Amino acid sequence: MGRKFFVGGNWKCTGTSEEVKKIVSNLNDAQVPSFDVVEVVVSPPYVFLPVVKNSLRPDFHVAAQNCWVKKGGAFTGEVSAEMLVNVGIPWVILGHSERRSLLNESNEFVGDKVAYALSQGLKVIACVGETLEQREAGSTMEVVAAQTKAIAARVSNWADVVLAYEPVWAIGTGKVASPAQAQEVHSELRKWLHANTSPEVAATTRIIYGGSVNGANCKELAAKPDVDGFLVGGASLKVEKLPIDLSLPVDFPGFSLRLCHHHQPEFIDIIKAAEVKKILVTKFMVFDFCVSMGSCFSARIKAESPPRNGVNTKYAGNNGNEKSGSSSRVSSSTVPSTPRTQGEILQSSNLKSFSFSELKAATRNFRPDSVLGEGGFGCVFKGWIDEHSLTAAKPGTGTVIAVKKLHQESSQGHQEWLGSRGENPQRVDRSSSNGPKYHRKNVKEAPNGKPASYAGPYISPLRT
Ligand SMILES: O=C[C@H](O)COP(=O)(O)O
Repeated sequence: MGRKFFVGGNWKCTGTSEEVKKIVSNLNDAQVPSFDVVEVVVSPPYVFLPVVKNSLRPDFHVAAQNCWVKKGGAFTGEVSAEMLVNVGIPWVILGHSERRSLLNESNEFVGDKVAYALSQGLKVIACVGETLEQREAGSTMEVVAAQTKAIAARVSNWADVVLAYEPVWAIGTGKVASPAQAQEVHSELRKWLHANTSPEVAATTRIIYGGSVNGANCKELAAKPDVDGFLVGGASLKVEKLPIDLSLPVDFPGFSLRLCHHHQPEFIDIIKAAEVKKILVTKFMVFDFCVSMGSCFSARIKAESPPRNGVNTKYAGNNGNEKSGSSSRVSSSTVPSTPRTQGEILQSSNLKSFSFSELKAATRNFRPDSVLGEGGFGCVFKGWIDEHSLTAAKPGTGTVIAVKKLHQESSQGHQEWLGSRGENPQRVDRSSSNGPKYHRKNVKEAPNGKPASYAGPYISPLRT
């Protein structure tokens, strides 16, 4: 099953009951993607938890911002996991950097808390992240791996854990991590989970990003394959965006028309960033079909190789050993990314398989008048699919797609096609006894050579 997008709103230590009421009312009124597309959890301060829980729409849930490390008792000022469960709070945020730094919570203490909260039936948003000094020293992965290791050492079932990568330097500063920076750490964290927990945990655990996320930067971040959502601070508290003043320039005598268009709060835009993943459904696809004329086509997907800028991949494994890797900043030439197996991708991403007949329907039987362009490899046809059902749609409706159809006889064109995308020939699987199989990410966000006017996903059946 794919990873459902997750958006958390951490209200931290702010708010009055009036403000809380207003935020809840906005959330209740908002039109957002359904629960099967995005999971929304807001985290008010303790005192507001019951009121928010009881007044919030049922498809959104609440989280506490902390809980005690063990069973309740004589621990003045603390709130236990049992108490949260008792009053019906399903989630808790643990290990936030503000608690790590201001209250000296160690990795081990956070790990103990996560384990205890899970044992009591809470779901946990577990935060990890490096300081600016640590990033600049090149130890980002070492830091977040050690934090994650302290959790992994105490937790075997990750089903109720969401890992939140929150670089400390990005929290509340307006200095959001670039999408590439976020993707890089998320991808490395996933690899760490793969090596130190299990492939299944790595494929299914949601890794969300936090730190200066707002309505303007959320979509680009959400488009990264290993960014499964957000933990939002400041922007989750904004009640509404400033209205755009659309005052008409002309005032009629005695009558002034003034139109104000109120936008919904930024947090709603961030929740809606989940839609980006739905678009990616059409961008990352698996093909496995044959063309009736006898030419066999098959193509598969390989994981995106993110740029590596600043993450040191030498870090602690769960077995206590250092993982091998460069101690200096790494480049893609020194540490190749690990391609995911098709099975992992199928589990971890939003994927949709298209049959040849579906593509035929979407392009109206590869109609000659829908040709967008032609190269050595063959023609690119324009088509339409419904953005929700992903089935063929009426021309001019839904999402525009481009389907590249390889000429049967065009082996030269096929090589050109590979070359134009800078595909690494090393990644070609030549194990097939019938000749090479090309495993390719066959849907491109911005493929070279695509028609300039075309802005949709790119679909491209390849030949074995
Ligand atoms: O838990 C949320 C994070 O600390 C992010 O806060 P921020 O969105 O205000 O930067």
